[in-house]
Amino acid sequence: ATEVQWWHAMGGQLGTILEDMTEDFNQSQDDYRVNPSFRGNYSETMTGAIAAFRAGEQPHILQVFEVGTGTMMSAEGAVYPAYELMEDHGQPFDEDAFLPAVVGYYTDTQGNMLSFPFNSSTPIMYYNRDVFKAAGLDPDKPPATWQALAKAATTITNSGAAECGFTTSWPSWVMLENFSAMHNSPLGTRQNGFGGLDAKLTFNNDLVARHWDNLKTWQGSNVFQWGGPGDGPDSEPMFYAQECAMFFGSSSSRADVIENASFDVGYAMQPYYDDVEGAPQNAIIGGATLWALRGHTDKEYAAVAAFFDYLSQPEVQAEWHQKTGYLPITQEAWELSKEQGFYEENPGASIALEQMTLNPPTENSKGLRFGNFVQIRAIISEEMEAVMTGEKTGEEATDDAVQRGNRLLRDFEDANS
Ligand SMILES: O=P(O)(O)OC[C@H](O)CO
Repeated sequence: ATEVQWWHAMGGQLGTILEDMTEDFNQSQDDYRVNPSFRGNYSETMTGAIAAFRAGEQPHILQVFEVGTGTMMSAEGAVYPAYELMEDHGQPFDEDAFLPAVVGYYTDTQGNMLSFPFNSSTPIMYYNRDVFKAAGLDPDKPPATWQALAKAATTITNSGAAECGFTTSWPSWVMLENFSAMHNSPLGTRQNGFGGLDAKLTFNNDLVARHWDNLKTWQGSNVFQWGGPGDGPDSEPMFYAQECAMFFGSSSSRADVIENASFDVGYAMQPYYDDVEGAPQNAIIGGATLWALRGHTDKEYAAVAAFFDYLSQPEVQAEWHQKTGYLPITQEAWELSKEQGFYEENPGASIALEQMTLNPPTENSKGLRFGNFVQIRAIISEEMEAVMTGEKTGEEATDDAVQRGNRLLRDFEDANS
């Protein structure tokens, strides 16, 4: 059989599910074999692939997180566009088969999809229903606004039901990128970067500064606990250990949460400030897509195309969605999950979808497309951390993040125009 390599970033339960799914493909036919290889977190996997490309040792398939999209789209010589790959190898690839939020995020200015959608997520709120009960709160009524959340968290810490109210993974993704979309507030000009490489970051506004200042104040009274920069590595463990009653994480944390939580878990949407007009708008996606990399044989690309087609089959995609908490990225996988009674049997499993489809997306809530955003996101979480340590105010940190980020955007624009 023709063998191809797939570098991915799925650890823990997600990694096991991914490997099982790949093995199912390998067993389903005799012509091709896909070898998945875990390469660390999303940033590590991407950095490793860039180094491998330079050495001529790149894999056939690379999983890249959503914030790497702008960078990958500009790496023209390195990428075999997904729509071309599928067409060249006689595999169907109908963009309309995918959810509009996914298509909108990943198409280029000509409306073509350069990578293959696979695992799209959105951040949701996980909460400990047992702790809510112990604190005298109604576990069926999770807080919907930031004001109500701070109040509930205070009730929880005052009652001693838990030491901390809430924590977050991916601070930039949750407390800036999705936060802004939910409030219909821009991250930058040119439709958050979708309109061109000359976009500028503009998220240093009162709303974001106020929220970061609030996080700092809440941290002072244990309503909030900083879970670390980047992907917020300390947050999920604090939730499992029942230190923090609420946790903001990817919908795809569901697999690990179900595996690790020894308490009754509740699921809710991201909160919003109810004095902001237009909120709640809608959430934006995260997760990753699959990129075919150049430098391999036609026979091997036929294997990649066949595998991509397999991954988007309704049964395969529905199973991936149901087991992991990633969104069902095709309309058919969503329909099938409904028919199978999945949402009725698993309360909370539809929260991510409801949040994505709350309202038709605006220019501010379609997503983001900035070059160098992997590095910019690191700067954002560093600046947010400076608020948490008391080094900077929300206003100073957002100003600095925008200024430093814009420098990287200009570097990217210069290198790619
Ligand atoms: O953990 P994931 O795969 O849902 O991804 C979360 C973020 O979107 C990564 O950028």
